[in-house]
Amino acid sequence: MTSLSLPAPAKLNLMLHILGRRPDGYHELQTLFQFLDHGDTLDFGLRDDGEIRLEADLPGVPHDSNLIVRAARLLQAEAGHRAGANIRLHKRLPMGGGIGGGSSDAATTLLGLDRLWNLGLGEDRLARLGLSLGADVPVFVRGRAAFAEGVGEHLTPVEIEEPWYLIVVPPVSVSTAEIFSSAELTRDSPAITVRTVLEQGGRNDCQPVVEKRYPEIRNALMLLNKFVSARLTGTGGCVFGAFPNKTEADTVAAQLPESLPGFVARGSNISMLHRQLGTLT
Ligand SMILES: C[C@@](CO)(OP(=O)(O)O)[C@H](O)COP(=O)(O)OP(=O)(O)OC[C@H]1O[C@@H](n2ccc(N)nc2=O)[C@H](O)[C@@H]1O
Ligand SMILES: Nc1ncnc2c1ncn2[C@@H]1O[C@H](COP(=O)(O)OP(=O)(O)O)[C@@H](O)[C@H]1O
Repeated sequence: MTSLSLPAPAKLNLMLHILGRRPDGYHELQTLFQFLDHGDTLDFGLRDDGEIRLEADLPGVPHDSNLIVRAARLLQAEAGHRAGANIRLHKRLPMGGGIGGGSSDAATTLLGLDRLWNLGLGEDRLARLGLSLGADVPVFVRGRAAFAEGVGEHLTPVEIEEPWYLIVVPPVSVSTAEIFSSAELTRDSPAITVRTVLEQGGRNDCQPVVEKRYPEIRNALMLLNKFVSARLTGTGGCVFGAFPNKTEADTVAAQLPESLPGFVARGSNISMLHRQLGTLT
C-alpha cells in the first residue's frame, strides 16, 4: 500500500461538567462524546526520504505547528520509522468550533500512518501518543462514543441513541485555553456516574461563560432554542440540537439566517474512521 484516504470526523460534547482544577492547571471533566458522520478528509502518500510534507491552507497555523505534522513526527519517533509521508488535508470542520477538528486530524494521522507504514503499534500506544498532543485526541483514536473523565483520557464506551443533529457555526473562533482560564467558570460540579448521565443528561458548564463573552454564540443559542433544545459543544463556538430524523433537522436548517451557517449530520457511536479502517464494527 502506497496511499490511503481517510476521514477525520467531528465530535459533539453532549454534556460537559467541570469538577475541579488540577495543580498543573488542567481541568477535571466529565463529558459525553459522540461522533458525527461529517468531517475533514486526509490523503496520505508514502515518501521514502523520511520527510513529512503537509498540504493544508489553515490561516494562522504554520506547517510545523499543525497537529497533523506533529502527530506524524511523534509516530516516526515512537516507532523509530524511516519512511515519510505526503499528506493533503481537505478541511471542512470549522476551527475553534468545539467539534474537535484538529484533534480528529491528529488521530486520523496516527491511525492512517500506522497503517501506511505497517507499524502495528496498537490502540493503547496510539491513544497514549494522542494524549500528548491534546486531551481530545484519545477518544478519536479509540473511535467509540464514550463518557470521558479526568482530562478526557479515562474513557467508558457508551451506546446511545444516534439522532440527527443540526450544528450551527457562529462566525467566531473560541480559544479553549481562554475559557478554561476564566475567573467566572464554575469548577465545582459533583461527580456523577455514567448511568446518571445516560438517564438524566447533563449540561455544559462552559456555556454561561461563553455566552457572556460571545454575543454571536448567545444569539445562535437563542435562535436555535426556538426550534429545539440547543446547547454548546465543548468550549464552543458551535451549538447544536438533536432531531429524530434528517427531514426535521433540514427543515430547521433552512430557516436559519444566512449569517448563521450550519450543517446537518447523523450522530454515530462508532467513528466513520474506524468503520472505514474496519477496526470496529
Ligand atoms: C474541553 C474540550 C472538550 O472536548 O474542549 P474543545 O476544545 O473540544 O472545545 C476538550 O477536552 C479540550 O481538549 P483539547 O482541545 O484537545 O485541549 P488541549 O489542547 O489539551 O488544551 C487546550 C487548553 O485548554 C485547557 N484545558 C484543556 C483541557 C482540560 N481538561 N483542562 C484544561 O484546562 C488548558 O489550558 C490547555 O492549555
Ligand atoms: N489540523 C488542524 N486543524 C484544525 N486546527 C488545528 C490543526 N492543527 C492545529 N490546529 C490549531 O488548533 C486549534 C483548535 O482547533 P480545533 O480542533 O479545530 O478546535 P476545537 O478544539 O475548538 O474543536 C486551532 O485554532 C488551530 O490553531
